[in-house]
Order: sequence, then structure tokens, then C-alpha cells
Amino acid sequence: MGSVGDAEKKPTVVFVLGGPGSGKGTQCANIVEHFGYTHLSAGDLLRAEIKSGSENGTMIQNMIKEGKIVPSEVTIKLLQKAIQDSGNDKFLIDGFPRNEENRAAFEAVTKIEPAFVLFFDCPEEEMERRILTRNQGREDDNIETIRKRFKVFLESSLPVVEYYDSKGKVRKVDAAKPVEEVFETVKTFFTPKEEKVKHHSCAIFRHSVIYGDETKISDLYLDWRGCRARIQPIFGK
Ligand SMILES: Nc1ncnc2c1ncn2[C@@H]1O[C@H](COP(=O)(O)OP(=O)(O)O)[C@@H](O)[C@H]1O
Ligand SMILES: Nc1ccn([C@@H]2O[C@H](COP(=O)(O)OP(=O)(O)O)[C@@H](O)[C@H]2O)c(=O)n1
Ligand SMILES: [Mg+2]
Repeated sequence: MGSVGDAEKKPTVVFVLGGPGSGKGTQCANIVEHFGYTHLSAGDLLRAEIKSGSENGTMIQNMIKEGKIVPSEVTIKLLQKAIQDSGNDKFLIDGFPRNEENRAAFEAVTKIEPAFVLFFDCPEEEMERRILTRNQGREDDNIETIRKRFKVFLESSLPVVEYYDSKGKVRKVDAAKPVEEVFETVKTFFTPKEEKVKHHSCAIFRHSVIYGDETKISDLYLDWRGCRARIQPIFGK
């Protein structure tokens, strides 16, 4: 199998960013269910790498405990492998790129540009509350590490969001709302635009033609894209 980046057709990638506890993992699960993406959490991949007993395990564990960002080389290799093993062609990459080094290295290695960046905007006090009640047994979900992670988010991760914003790629969501409300907004970014146009602009004309003692009725659909018409017979003979 060719490596990611030199494959004939590049996969669709959506970066999912936001502070720790903003709800990235929660919303990714909803997107997977409704839109058929594969969810790749950089944090989950790094935690699995620690568990696997890899030679990088201790280094990764120490960095996570300190809320620091693991060197891109390690994280990108894990992402590439997960992409290749998935059999899918569309991915939510959650919690990556977390700094400028992550972003530039991913672009250089894979040549993949994200379709867009989904950004969960949430106040720090709400994120803190959520992390402290998350109960996933994570070594970095303690107040001391949380403070460090917030600092890294502000100093290193937000500039990445700003970079993509300057390219018009950021889709920002108010993540402080309840899960279902956040997902209502998220959904709008994954619904193809053409579908939306069709729903709002289609005009239907019912049309009947009398041939002797027979009447044929058709529905004529007109949409904005050049007034192309589709005749759908609904009644014959
Ligand atoms: N919109 C929300 N409102 C309240 N709690 C939420 C919301 N979204 C997620 N949570 C909860 O907050 C915690 C952190 O969510 P998670 O998806 O793990 O965030 P992240 O991946 O951004 O760190 C989890 O316990 C989750 O159930
Ligand atoms: N691109 C990334 C993503 C996560 N990580 C590390 O993994 C930790 C947990 O990331 P995560 O995405 O699972 O955390 P949440 O934002 O979901 O709470 C981060 O604090 C970093 O130490 C990293 O080094 N590089
Ligand atoms: Mg997460």
C-alpha cells in the first residue's frame, strides 16, 4: 500500500480542535455515526502507544503528564498508520495539529490540506469542570496538569486555529452548550451545500397533457442551477 500523501487520491481530512475538555471526542463520535468518518484522536493514539510498550512509551507518558506536546514525528507516524489501516477515505483528526510544528510537519509529510477545521470554542472554567468530572482515569486529568494544558492551548494551539482562520477554513462552534445543541451546529458543516440549495430553491410545477381520452400528469422540477428540468411521471394511462 502506498504511503499517505503519494496515494492517487488524497483522503478528506477535517481537523477537530478546541481546548482540553471542549467536547472534541464527544462530538467526533456523533459525526462518525451520522456521516461515516473515521475518528482519529491523536491523544488516544499516543495513549495506545504507551500501552503497547513501544520504545517511545516512556517519553510519551512523561510528556502527557506534563501537558507537553509530543514531537510531530511520533504523532504523524501513528496517524499515517491509522489512516492506512482504516480502509476509509475521510477522517476526523481530533487534537491535531496542536502547535505550529505539528501543522507544518503534517503538511510537509502528507501533502494533505484539511477540508476545514472544526473549532470548539469553550470557556476555560467549563472545560475545567468537564475534565474534573470526566472519570476516564487519565493521568493528565488533574488540576495541576490541566492548568499546564490550558497554557499550552493558549500559547501553541490557538495560533494554529488563527492560521487556518486566515485561510477561511475555520468552522467555529459554541461548545459551551449542551451536547445535542452543539451537534445541531456541527451537522450543518457536514451537510453538502448542494443538498441545502436543492431544498431551498426547488420549484415544482404539476403539469398535465390530455391525449384523446388519456391524461398524463408529470411533476416538473426546476432548480437554480441553470433551470435544468427533470420530468417525473407520476401518473400514466
Ligand atoms: N456539550 C457538553 N456539555 C457538557 N458536557 C460535555 C459536553 N461535551 C462533552 N462533555 C463531557 O465533557 C467531558 C470532556 O469531553 P470530551 O469529549 O472528552 O472533550 P475533549 O476530547 O475535547 O477533551 C466528557 O466527560 C464529556 O462527556
Ligand atoms: N497532537 C497531539 C495531541 C495530544 N498530545 C498529548 O496528549 C495529551 C492529551 O491529548 P488529548 O487530545 O487526548 O486531550 P483532550 O484535549 O481530549 O483532553 C496532550 O495534552 C498532549 O500531551 C500531543 O502531544 N500531541
Ligand atoms: Mg479528547
